[in-house]
Amino acid sequence: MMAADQTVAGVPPSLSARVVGSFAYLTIRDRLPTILTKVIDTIHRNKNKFFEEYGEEGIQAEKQTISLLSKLRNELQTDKPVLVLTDGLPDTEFWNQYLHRQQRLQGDQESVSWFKSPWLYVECYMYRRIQEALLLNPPISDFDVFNEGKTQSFFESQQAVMALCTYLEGVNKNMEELSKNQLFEHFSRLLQVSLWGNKCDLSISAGQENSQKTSPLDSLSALQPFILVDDSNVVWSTLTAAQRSGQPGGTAADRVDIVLDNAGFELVTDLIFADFLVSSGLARQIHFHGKLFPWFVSDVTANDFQWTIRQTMAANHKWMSKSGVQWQTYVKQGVWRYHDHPFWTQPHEFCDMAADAPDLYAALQGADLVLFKGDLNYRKLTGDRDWDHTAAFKTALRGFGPAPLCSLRTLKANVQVGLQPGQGEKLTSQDPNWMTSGQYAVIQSYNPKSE
Ligand SMILES: O=P(O)(O)OC[C@H]1O[C@](O)(CO)[C@@H](O)[C@@H]1O
Ligand SMILES: [Mn+2]
Repeated sequence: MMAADQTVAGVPPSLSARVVGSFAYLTIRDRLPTILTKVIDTIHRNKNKFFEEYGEEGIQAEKQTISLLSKLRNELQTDKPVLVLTDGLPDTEFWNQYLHRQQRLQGDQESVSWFKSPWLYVECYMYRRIQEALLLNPPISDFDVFNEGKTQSFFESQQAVMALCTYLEGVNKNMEELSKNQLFEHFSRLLQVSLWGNKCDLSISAGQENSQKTSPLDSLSALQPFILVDDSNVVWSTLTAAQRSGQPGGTAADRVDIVLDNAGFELVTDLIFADFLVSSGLARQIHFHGKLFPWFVSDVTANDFQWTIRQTMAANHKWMSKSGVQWQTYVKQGVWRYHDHPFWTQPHEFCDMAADAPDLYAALQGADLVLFKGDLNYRKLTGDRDWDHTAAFKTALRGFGPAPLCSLRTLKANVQVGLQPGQGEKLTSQDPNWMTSGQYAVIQSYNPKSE
């Protein structure tokens, strides 16, 4: 038997650790316990800080949190049933209902558990349980267990960030003189920089340092053959069509939404691309979507977003600090807006968004283009299912399409759709790990308006 929820008619099963030896199986067996061990270690290393801030209460909270997380690791490693949440947050009830939903899909024969249920669900649940362990221990509830890795990734990629900001300055300075073709060239380069920025997440490496040391602009042409689907032209047409319809003196929003993935270097590449979109007039407003709490090791929270802009402003490099000041101005003027919504830290496939988070779906409908960064967003777009590689992206989206959208993703999980016949087989024969190594990428779009 392949997966837990074979009852969903007409769609392939969810990826699951039930398939021994699969990437999902190896992630749950090896990577997630390693991440939990690092989280425990981080909390322990901060014991003195907790004592200084909260006295004896801080020490107790540290002990309690570690004990809850050790219990969680044990539940995972021994494939225990998934438990209900008890922290009484606004989303607690939702998570508990989702557990019942999984149980219904799986049938009454066996419990929803780490190795038997959909990988996407249990992996998201682990991060929510880490959050619960902290929330049940109030003095340290706000402690971001992944903060160190995220700030380290930012500092270690300083050279690359400086090179990108210098490039951006050059583009912005000459913006008026650029021909349409030249503008497209810069657009395409910065889109690819943001794409490859997704290589630098800390979840795939179980928290191991994974930053960008050299200028990514120098590597773009060498990386081009690794982009398996490249819809850059479609994205460009979507933007320029939206721009045309908004002129002259038009009222169209020309809004691009970016569903962010990782902090550190990747976030900077997203901010640079967003800066270019605004300064070139391709977009008038950018809405960023981040996470409500620390998620999948390196994902952006509101705090990471603000911190990154402040650090960029404070850099001892002319063009980098100029970029930071510009970004702060965009935020102050409302040209850039940061949003978080509980849906992004829930385990849904995005095809459920319209029903389960209608307010968010409606908000995304206001965008001319929605960019989804990273691997986890791709898994959620496609439902993290065992699709045939030649299945159309539209089919895998299963009705999700609030606005024209594009996934910018380096491949780190074994789901990939929209390939040419034979392309997947050829890749497998060349490199059996092509779907999980982060070496390959897609710029894959879907436009519900052109249906
Ligand atoms: O930051 P990203 O690109 O969403 O990647 C998150 C990673 O976490 C995983 O879910 C594995 O833990 C992979 O699918 C993916 O590599
Ligand atoms: Mn991530």
